[in-house]
Amino acid sequence: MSARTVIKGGTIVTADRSYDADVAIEGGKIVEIGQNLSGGKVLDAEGCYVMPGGIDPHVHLEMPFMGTHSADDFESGTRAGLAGGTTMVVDFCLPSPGQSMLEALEAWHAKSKRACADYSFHMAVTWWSEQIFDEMQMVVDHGINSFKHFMAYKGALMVEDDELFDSFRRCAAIGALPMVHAENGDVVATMQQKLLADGITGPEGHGMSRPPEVEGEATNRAIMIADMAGVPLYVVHTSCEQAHEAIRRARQKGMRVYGEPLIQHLVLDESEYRNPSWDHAAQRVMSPPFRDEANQQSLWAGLQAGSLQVVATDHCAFSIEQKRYGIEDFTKIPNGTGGLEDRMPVLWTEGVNTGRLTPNEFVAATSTNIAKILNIYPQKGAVLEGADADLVVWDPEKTKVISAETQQSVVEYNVFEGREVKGLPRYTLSRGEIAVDNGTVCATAGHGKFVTRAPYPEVNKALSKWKEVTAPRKVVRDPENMPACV
Ligand SMILES: NC(=O)NCCC(=O)O
Ligand SMILES: [Zn+2]
Ligand SMILES: [Zn+2]
Repeated sequence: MSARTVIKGGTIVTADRSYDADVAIEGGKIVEIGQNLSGGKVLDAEGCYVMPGGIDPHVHLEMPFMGTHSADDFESGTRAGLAGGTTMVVDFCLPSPGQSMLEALEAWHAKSKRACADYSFHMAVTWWSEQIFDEMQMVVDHGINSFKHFMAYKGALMVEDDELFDSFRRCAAIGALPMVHAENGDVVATMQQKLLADGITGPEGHGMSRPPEVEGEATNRAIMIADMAGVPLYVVHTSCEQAHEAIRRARQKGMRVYGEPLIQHLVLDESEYRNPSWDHAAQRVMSPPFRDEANQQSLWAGLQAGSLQVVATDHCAFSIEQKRYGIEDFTKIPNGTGGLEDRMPVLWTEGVNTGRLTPNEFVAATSTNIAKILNIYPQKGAVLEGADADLVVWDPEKTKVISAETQQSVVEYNVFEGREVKGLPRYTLSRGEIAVDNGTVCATAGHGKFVTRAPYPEVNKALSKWKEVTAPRKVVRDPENMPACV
């Protein structure tokens, strides 16, 4: 029989409510929630909140991209996540053009073997053919129920509208969730060339080439295409009011659209690209770029109002040397920033400690909503008997100053460098195993397991039913009411 652990004296905080109770864990699962539980190893949660571990639905570990690979692998990436209270990540499996999805999936399984925390994959649709159409069902049979589409990165990962529509309809048929990176890749490519021709070669050109309009337009287009395909839609890294407005409007009309702001876009702004240091600015190059304060306010309001549902990182870290590939041309700076270790502490500090979010809303945005959308609730994202014991014992009084010197990520800098956070894990548990103990990371490489995700979440079922009920139907007329044929 596996060892028992009891988390004692804390306040359980879920997406629904907060209450005082102990939590007992056996065999990696929560087995009991109640008062005065005893037996086994005791973890003191006095003064702490006991919450579902964070789920980051958007990371790129060892991602092949822009002529290199993102620097954090599944071991350092998941270790970083655990240090900040995140107990599960979802990475993107990216077939190269012409490559089979199943072959790419094998490669992703091979490189995720040393993960310290549980993980899953979204599959990317990077090219289109009958083979991909057929393989999508097989991918679902392998436990992946979401398919990502890049509307940007022209000439590399980008797919065209007809491919988007075909793929979205396929998602509808197989009970899967399409996701989009929504930026108009054609417009971005043209703007990049114009800026370079005008002599703007530094990282400031990155933001200028991807204004909110390119994101708003693509978000709106993807939403309309998804509606025509009769499928829900998940919009990754929603960074601006234009995109948020499209999501908000669609939801108000009853469409099933989800929006995912990143912690970076919530707290960092476009002034970073005007920093006199080329390295500083280049290290913050990601797509979409950081925006202005009005756009940040829109994202916070979306989380408060429920028009945006989850907070992710898009963790895709590159070393200083890798960022310098673009020293003469901003379009060659590898796009991406880190954030896995910082998402929960920064969101707590800037969200809960400022009164923008309640602790329960924090749990919803960092864990429970994600688990529900990805169809893994209540195995993940819950403090309930029978759920996986992916838990964080959160000390709201614990502080630190974020620094690259002490982080788990392998890169030499941190976009949140120098920021003081208040609210950190006292313990992080991954299926019952203590991965963080009073600030010390003691996670085990290889402990993480692949989490399968079944198709046909309730939202897909409801949408298919509605499409069926409202499908165009022939009017059957009595021949007596028909004029004679001429
Ligand atoms: N976001 C970013 O700049 N890099 C990672 C790839 C992507 O998500 O677009
Ligand atoms: Zn993206
Ligand atoms: Zn991404």
